[in-house]
Amino acid sequence: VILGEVDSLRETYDFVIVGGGTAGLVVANRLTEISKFNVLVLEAGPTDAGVLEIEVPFLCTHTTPQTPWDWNYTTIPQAALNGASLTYPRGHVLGGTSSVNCLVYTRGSQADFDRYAQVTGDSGWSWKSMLPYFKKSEKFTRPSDNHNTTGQFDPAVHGFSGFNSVSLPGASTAIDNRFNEAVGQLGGEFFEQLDYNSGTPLGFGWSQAVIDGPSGTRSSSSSGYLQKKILERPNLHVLVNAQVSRILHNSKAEAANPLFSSVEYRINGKGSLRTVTATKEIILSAGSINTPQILLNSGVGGKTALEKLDIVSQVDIEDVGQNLSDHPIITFAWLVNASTTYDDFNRNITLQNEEIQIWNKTRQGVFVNGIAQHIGFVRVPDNSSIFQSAPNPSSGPNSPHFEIFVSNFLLGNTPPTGQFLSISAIMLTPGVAARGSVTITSNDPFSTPVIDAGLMRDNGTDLPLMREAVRSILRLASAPTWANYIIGPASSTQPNLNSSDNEIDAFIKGNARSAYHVVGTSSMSKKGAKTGVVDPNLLLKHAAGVRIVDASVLPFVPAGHTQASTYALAERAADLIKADFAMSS
Ligand SMILES: Cc1cc2nc3c(=O)[nH]c(=O)nc-3n(C[C@H](O)[C@H](O)[C@H](O)COP(=O)(O)OP(=O)(O)OC[C@H]3O[C@@H](n4cnc5c(N)ncnc54)[C@H](O)[C@@H]3O)c2cc1C
Repeated sequence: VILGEVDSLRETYDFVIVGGGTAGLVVANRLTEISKFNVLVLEAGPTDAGVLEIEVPFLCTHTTPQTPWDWNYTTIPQAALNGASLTYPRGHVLGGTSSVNCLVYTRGSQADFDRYAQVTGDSGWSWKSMLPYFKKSEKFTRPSDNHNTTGQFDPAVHGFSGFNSVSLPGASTAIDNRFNEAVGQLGGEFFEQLDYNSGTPLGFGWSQAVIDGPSGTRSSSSSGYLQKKILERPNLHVLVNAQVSRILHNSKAEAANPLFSSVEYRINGKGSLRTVTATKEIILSAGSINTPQILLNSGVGGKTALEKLDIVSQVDIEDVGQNLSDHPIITFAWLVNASTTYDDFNRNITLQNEEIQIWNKTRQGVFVNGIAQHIGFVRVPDNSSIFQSAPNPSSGPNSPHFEIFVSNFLLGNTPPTGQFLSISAIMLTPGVAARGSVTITSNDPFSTPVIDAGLMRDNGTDLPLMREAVRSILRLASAPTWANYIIGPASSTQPNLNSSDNEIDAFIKGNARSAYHVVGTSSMSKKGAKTGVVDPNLLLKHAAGVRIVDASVLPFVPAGHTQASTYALAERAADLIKADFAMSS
């Protein structure tokens, strides 16, 4: 193992993995189970070791934006959101975005995966085939406060011996009982769901998060898949602060399927370019923004656009960097009549430090919790007028259109005073036209990519579905149980249940942002299909020696946050790679 040293690197490895993020470290771990494979991981960011903001679950909102652990991207103006340019964080640290994300663990629905199977013509991507990989990656742990979890999740759909820890909230809050009462009082779309990670997520239940309960810490791909005993494997080298610029091939320029076998990179953001050779395969796991960027830098992408930048076209694939799909999110907040919210921990540094001491000593208390105590999934009825003029973007009849989650504080910028309740909605089913892109504007491989998030771009269903989500939030907040708790809206512009469609739409356009669930920029498609970037085995089309293993291969964003799917797809990818090189796991 090497962290930050170059001298002991070999010139060739069996596998070179580009990006030590969520998916990359899963593959690194699984391939080095085979002692005769040697693997190098090149990670652009620093190590995550000892970074408190990364380790402490409650501090997850402090890991981005504008930190050393973030690529600090910004999107181009988003026309459907009043032209706003959005901050667009991505993990730039060992563990990648799993080291900086908000910890929520949701898998999406059965139909999401069955749709992946259908569009790739490969039943290996179906829910039935992927559930074992969700379980393989997961280590469901007891919550930090050791409370009795009977009836709060379904053990039958979870794994207990994987590398990615998951748990239920580890500290109770004053809103827990009220939330459960609200669901009971309201009916309609509000009903109890034992476990939304079962494949049929509709309903409301306890939040599951990638938190290791006993130690009260974030579980990232680094803390899990790269834990000490794995890092000690002699066949695994990990180089941090190593930014990859391009993949290179040695075939003749006119070769039909060029064989890529080396990776070009630089250390510490400066100095000369170095190369390292992969004798078996290069695995691109640089995430939905940087994987397409590296491909485009390397001449893999739409030929005409690349030639305009004086980049020699190596493989002409129009879809590289296209079809970006992401989830919009909106947050509503209310001033509440309570002293028990978490707002003070976000704004009072003394209190924060005290709580860190408690966390350090006991691995319990407020700081073992993430951003959500409860999560629910809602489907708009099939006979809704929304679907009379535009196709229903849902993947199937048991899939949700939106998610709602509840936070015991103001999710966003904390005002200097006041105690708050937040309810957020994520619109999970962007319409067909809501697609963005990652492009490059220079042949300097280290220049910043141009990101269009494509948020809310579909004129048919995006706004009406988001409006439904807003009305659901407002219905939830109107339950009788909140009557003596909620004082009033945190902002005077926040719509209420009497607001018109136009008023709600204006609020959405002014306030919806990205949930950062970016996929699709290296989509998988059927073998031989003209569209798409990789085949169902995740091999780069019209080339040899390159596989893509990260969230960018998902052709549609699942109806859930994206890390669970990324872990599961990387687990399956590792098995595909082992099988291709005639090894069983
Ligand atoms: C702020 C935020 C909050 C989120 N919250 C949640 C959540 O609560 N729940 C959830 O499920 N999902 C969440 N997500 C999304 C989820 O974390 C990601 O979809 C998932 O982690 C992506 O995994 P990946 O392997 O595709 O990429 P990443 O984990 O981003 O890995 C890519 C890695 O490659 C490295 N890299 C990139 N370019 C280069 C290069 N040129 N050379 C070398 N290395 C390179 C990066 O530094 C990074 O380590 C969130 C995302 C963000 C940004």
